[in-house]
Amino acid sequence: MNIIHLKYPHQLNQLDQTAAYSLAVGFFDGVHKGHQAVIKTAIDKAQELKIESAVMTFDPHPSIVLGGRKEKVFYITPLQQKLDILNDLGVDNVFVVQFTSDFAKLSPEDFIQYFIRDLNVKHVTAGFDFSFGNFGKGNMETMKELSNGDYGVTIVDKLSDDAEKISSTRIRQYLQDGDMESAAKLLGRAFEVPGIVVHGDKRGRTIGFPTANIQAIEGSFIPATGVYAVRILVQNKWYDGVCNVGYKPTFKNPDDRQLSIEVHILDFNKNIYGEEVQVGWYKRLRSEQKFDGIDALKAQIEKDKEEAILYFKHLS
Ligand SMILES: Cc1cc2nc3c(=O)[nH]c(=O)nc-3n(C[C@H](O)[C@H](O)[C@H](O)COP(=O)(O)O)c2cc1C
Ligand SMILES: Nc1ncnc2c1ncn2[C@@H]1O[C@H](COP(=O)(O)OP(=O)(O)O)[C@@H](O)[C@H]1O
Repeated sequence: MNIIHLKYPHQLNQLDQTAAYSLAVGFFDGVHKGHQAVIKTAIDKAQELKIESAVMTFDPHPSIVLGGRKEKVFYITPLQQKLDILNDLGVDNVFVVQFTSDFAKLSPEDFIQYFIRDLNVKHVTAGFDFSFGNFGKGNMETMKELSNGDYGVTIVDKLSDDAEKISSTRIRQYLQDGDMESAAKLLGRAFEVPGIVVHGDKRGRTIGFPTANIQAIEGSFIPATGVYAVRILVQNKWYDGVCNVGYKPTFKNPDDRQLSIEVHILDFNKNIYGEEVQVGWYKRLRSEQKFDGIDALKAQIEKDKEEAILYFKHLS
């Protein structure tokens, strides 16, 4: 998969000017089932037209530039993870457009000129609610009206489950509530957080439950605090585990607001400090608690472990 970074005003000499594209466009945070339907449509169209498939996405999130947000934005899929998922979906090219205030000010006509026509896009696919150009004035009807027959347009209708529209907002809410099973239904896969294994307080091994402390990559959305059944990808292999997300109130004073993510990996005994891992979240088992002593905590972690083993046994 080719990754092409564009910043307006761009020079297109980095592009293969002979290629034509069937493009899916959107922010696609989460690359959930609704997004996958849009991307799949663009890939099918590319095959039909015998041209290359492409996805156009934006970085950072438009709300940072448009809303002047000071607080951080947390992504369901930070950019690198989004690119990995797009690669797995079989996309040929990704245009990552830097979302700047100059870019945001482009009129719908100019957006189409510089980001559709100049790129030799022959077909545009997006969801029914995609908007573009200054103040989001352009929508998919505008996209059609301004085409002059130079490119085709497919609008993908909203994808719903029994409840309502599949959306990134709903997924964020589920993650905030620790409802990983509902999040996974909308994502079409378990929610995953990439990170690296860092040093902790070295207490885990002394209580019989070593835990890999995970530093999540910058900007990742972290689910509600609590204890979870998880899977962890270490050196290309998935292991089952139990994870605590929280502040370890049994040991730390409540003012220490350093959130930790720690995974005790089942049937595992290796030093993995510094490894890049992925944590896949399956089920929230309970809330984090303050225990009276180490023995009570150990007994509870043993129960958590049994519960996770049972959960994964019934999953596969
Ligand atoms: C499955 C699991 C559940 C845990 N639950 C709690 C909890 O409810 N309360 C708490 O204070 N710490 C909890 N912990 C965190 C332990 O206190 C922590 O793993 C231990 O202090 C080791 O920390 P270290 O890796 O920094 O050495 C849990 C850890 C695991 C693996
Ligand atoms: N089953 C296991 N689960 C998690 N980490 C393990 C396991 N076995 C060995 N380890 C190693 O031990 C480390 C965790 O030990 P721990 O005493 O909790 O130290 P720390 O506080 O630095 O995380 C992990 O980072 C990993 O390198």
